[in-house]
Amino acid sequence: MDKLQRTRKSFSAASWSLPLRSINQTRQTRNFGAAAVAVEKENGSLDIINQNEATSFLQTGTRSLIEEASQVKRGSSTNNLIALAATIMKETQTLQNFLQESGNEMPGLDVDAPLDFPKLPENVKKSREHIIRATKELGDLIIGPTESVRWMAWDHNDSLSLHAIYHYKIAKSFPVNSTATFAEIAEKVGLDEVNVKRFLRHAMTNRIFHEPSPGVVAHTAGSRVLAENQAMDAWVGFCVEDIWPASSQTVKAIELNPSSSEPTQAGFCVSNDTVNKEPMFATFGKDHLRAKRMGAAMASLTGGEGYEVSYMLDNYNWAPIDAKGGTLVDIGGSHGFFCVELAHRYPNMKFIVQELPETVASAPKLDEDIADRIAFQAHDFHTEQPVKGADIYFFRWILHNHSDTYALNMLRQLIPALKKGARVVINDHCLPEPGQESLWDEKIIRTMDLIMLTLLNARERSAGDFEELFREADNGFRFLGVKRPKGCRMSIVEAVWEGEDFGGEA
Ligand SMILES: C[S@@+](CC[C@H](N)C(=O)[O-])C[C@H]1O[C@@H](n2cnc3c(N)ncnc32)[C@H](O)[C@@H]1O
Repeated sequence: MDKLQRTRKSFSAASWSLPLRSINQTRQTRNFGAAAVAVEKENGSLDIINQNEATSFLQTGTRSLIEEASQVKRGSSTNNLIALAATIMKETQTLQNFLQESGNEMPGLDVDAPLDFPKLPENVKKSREHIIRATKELGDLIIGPTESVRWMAWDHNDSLSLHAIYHYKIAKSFPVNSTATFAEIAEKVGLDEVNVKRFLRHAMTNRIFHEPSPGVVAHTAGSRVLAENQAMDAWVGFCVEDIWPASSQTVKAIELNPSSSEPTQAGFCVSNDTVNKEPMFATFGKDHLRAKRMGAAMASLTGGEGYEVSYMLDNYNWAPIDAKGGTLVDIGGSHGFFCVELAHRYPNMKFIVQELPETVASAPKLDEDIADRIAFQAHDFHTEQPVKGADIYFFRWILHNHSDTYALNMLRQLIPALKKGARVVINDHCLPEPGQESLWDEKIIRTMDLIMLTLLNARERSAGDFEELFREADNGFRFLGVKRPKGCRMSIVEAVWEGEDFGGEA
């Protein structure tokens, strides 16, 4: 029996054999380590007596068990409730110490609470991740598999109450620091009182609004986000009015056209009655408000922590390209914001931003000191690459919008322009191997993959998928691998062209 097993055995014995019924009794048993500080209350829940005792407990015999619990990333849980509770205690202490010492406000749910978590140093960030993982795992264990599945299948009702709040603009119907009755809200937003009450009382179970006295509604931090944050308002609107109906039709879309790689056959098309007629972008192109809302929603997502352009700028070796005055082609590069940043850092590099004609036409004027090194060019990335002999062909947030059929074509369309040694660099999500991330992080990226399926019949890809994509595109590509900068949600995927030298001058 190794040390960890021994620790676990004594820990378990102490935990389960003691009839812990009161704090006094528990205190008398403090030599038993974990059990001594874990109090089983009359209602059966477990609690920690106080922080001093907990701290001394944390400094004694069960450290290895706690450390093991901290390292558990996913379903292969310790199944040890006390170890999870101890992890939560230990990591929460670290987090709270940091918040206190750095003068940050404590997190809260009331209307005046901070709406975002402050930026954390790496070790405290880890503590926060452990708390998120351990509280979820402990909750899942306590609820149990059957009840977890039962209520998970009802999760779309969270979207329903959120949809009503979004649609009737309820969060904006009364000032954040005042209150309103259900009747007043009903009158203001034009929805009957019975429905206002049921939607809001459901949302309150998710801490969006609360009812300080019967019939009176007040804001919480959650409802304040909906009332004040325009970007989150757009995000919620896009999710509940565009994605949610499309998600509910995705299996139907697959039934209609199994294994389709066509963006005109996605769940979004079923929910918009556009199957085999047009892809999502064309539908949005006809509806300015929906297009604007999606743009704002995407900006709110990709403007968030872990998506900063600086990760790409800081984690690729641009210096050799700059040294020789090399050229980068930013394919689908929007208004060229990435090239602008790069141009400011590297004085010799040249850039061509390729985009749809309307995007090129609306590109903003560039600063004088970089303007002569950045050119815009109308080009459809589904057709042959016109810029020959560039050093880097760059795709940021492009390939994940396309199924393999279209992504393969986009890579092959580069070939007639490629010189030997040219690099193809992709900046996109990269699906991790199962279990390599916390469940929280893995869920976000796997959800993104489902969204790409739902909206466009497209996909996120793993490192293996990217490698396969290049191999299938042409054996002149040599896959160089995937790098994910620390703290970044996106990865840098790279291949080099070693086939025939087609490149002329860039
Ligand atoms: C998700 S955005 C990515 C923009 C930019 N690369 C970034 O990092 O934010 C996709 C871009 O591809 C452009 N686009 C869509 N279809 C295109 C096409 N067929 N050819 C060229 N660009 C296209 C869009 O206008 C849009 O700017």
